[in-house]
Amino acid sequence: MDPLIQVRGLVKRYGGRTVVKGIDLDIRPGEVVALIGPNGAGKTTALEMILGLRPSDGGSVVYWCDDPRRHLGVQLQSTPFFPALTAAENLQLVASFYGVRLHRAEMREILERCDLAEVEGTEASRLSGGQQKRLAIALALVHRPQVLFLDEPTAALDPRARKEIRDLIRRQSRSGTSIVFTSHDMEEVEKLADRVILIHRGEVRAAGPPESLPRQHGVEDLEELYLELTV
Ligand SMILES: Nc1ncnc2c1ncn2[C@@H]1O[C@H](COP(=O)(O)OP(=O)(O)OP(=O)(O)O)[C@@H](O)[C@H]1O
Repeated sequence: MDPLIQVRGLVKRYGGRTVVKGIDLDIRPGEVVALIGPNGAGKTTALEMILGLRPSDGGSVVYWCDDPRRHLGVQLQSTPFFPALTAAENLQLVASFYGVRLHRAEMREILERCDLAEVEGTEASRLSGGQQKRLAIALALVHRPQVLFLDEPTAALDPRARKEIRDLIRRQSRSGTSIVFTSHDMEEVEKLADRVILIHRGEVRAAGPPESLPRQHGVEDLEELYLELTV
């Protein structure tokens, strides 16, 4: 199957320092891809260049369609919502930014998929950390994107909240959306990802399915692989 997004030779420099050093990667229809690597490896920078949110200093990103922004959903690490508006109002407002009219039934469906139906009338600032993350993901879904980017969607959440986000990612993936996420939790990556891309010091050091990638490198599991390749 042809990739939806083809990244070739992506480069980013800050001052004299090259932080992304010629990354190649493909995002294929329906797959869940995990970007892993140490703090400062260049994951967020690479994601933001792929999304057109940061200019690159080299390389190319080719999308499957002419107007990718209409088909990409994005949850970055910062909080994207309006704290004084309710969950439902946030959804309506963000939908209007995309020029989408969100009918009541569609809104209920997104809220239910994100396990937020019970708090639709609650102000965003009063939601729990896990609910806020799910709202951030819900906001990334209002225009029914074909590819969803999630930057550390489960960071700083308790085990139940993390599980709820993982379930949401699985549900979304089953509905056919390609998902790219970053995570520092190797167990989570093993559970969720069809393919893992390990980035270290701005370069792809390993890429493949989490079941077979460790064996290819002669180690037991993803955590060992990570420790071995990020020295
Ligand atoms: N605006 C900027 N100006 C200068 N350097 C930057 C800027 N943004 C990022 N960097 C540097 O680029 C490198 C890659 O950062 P990036 O945020 O992409 O890493 P990351 O892999 O996403 O890390 P983390 O897992 O901690 O989120 C880091 O060394 C960071 O300090």
